[in-house]
Amino acid sequence: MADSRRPPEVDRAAASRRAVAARRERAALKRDVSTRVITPQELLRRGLADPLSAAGAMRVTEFLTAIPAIGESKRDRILTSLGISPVKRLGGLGSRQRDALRDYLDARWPEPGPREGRSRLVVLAGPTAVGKGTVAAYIKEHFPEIHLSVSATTRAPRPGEVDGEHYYFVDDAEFDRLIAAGELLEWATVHNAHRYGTPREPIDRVLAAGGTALLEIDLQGARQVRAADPSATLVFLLPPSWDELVQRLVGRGTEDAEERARRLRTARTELAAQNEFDYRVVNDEVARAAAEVVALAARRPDVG
Ligand SMILES: Nc1ncnc2c1ncn2[C@@H]1O[C@H](COP(=O)(O)OP(=O)(O)OP(=O)(O)O)[C@@H](O)[C@H]1O
Ligand SMILES: Nc1nc2c(ncn2[C@@H]2O[C@H](COP(=O)(O)O)[C@@H](O)[C@H]2O)c(=O)[nH]1
Repeated sequence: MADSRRPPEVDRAAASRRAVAARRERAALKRDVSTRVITPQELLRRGLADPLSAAGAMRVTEFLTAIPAIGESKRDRILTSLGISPVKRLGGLGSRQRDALRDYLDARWPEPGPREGRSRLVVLAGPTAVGKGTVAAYIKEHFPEIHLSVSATTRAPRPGEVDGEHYYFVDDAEFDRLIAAGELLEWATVHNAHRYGTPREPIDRVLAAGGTALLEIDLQGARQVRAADPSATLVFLLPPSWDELVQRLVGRGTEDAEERARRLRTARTELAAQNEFDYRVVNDEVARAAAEVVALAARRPDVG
């Protein structure tokens, strides 16, 4: 009921602020789907779970056009074929309509499911600044039984980085030698800048002893590990939202504007590849995300 003591313009101003906030929230969600930080299925789940949330208030038309590769005419064809009115909101879909929409999404953008027969070779990848290094460092400190691989790189050390602990800092000639000698399990030029690679011998040693090895590497490296060992466990770390990813990159303060832009371009490509991974973990809170990665690493049968 309206507060009779409050002037109507105060109520109107509050309502307008709420409407602006709701529009912003829906815009952020659409950005998250278009940058693939969340899957369309995840947004649909959120909308169905709470019709009063920003996801629930989103029209099916907005929802569909947020998905990469769906333009307005394709959107209209999909809605007609699924028998869904364009004025419907996600939170207001009937059970037949939600099933039809879910089936449509699952057929075109299947979400990765857990795969059986994973080995103790665990890869942690994800877009720049999502927190791979932070989560990996947390695992190293709190779960010392997991061996964290130390990569070789041609990039210069950042302040505080220690050779042999954070990376093996090598020059181009030494990196060439490592490649030629077959001493790297995988290697890649990352962000079109420097080369990074995983020394093979320590990983072989840990796996041969029945241990678990964790590699914190980029998408190209993850693909090479998959090719070398199809049973490797591939985990993709996701940010809670695209905006939070940008915040973390800017907040870290280790790259200039040009390098940040370059890393965010790579990030879009990496996010688009997340379905190649066995598992996805959202790094909303470091300790929680680390515990989830460790649990996934432990959920392996005796292979590898
Ligand atoms: N769960 C979290 N919540 C808030 N901030 C976080 C979280 N995880 C990491 N960060 C912060 O985000 C920034 C980026 O983290 P980090 O350097 O670990 O990312 P990265 O994925 O290893 O990046 P890159 O691939 O560019 O090396 C850091 O400032 C870190 O402190
Ligand atoms: N393919 C590989 N990628 C690696 C390896 N070690 C680190 N990385 C990735 O490089 C970027 C940038 O790292 P930064 O320390 O310069 O910020 C990051 O995405 C790492 O995951 C590796 O051995 N192989």
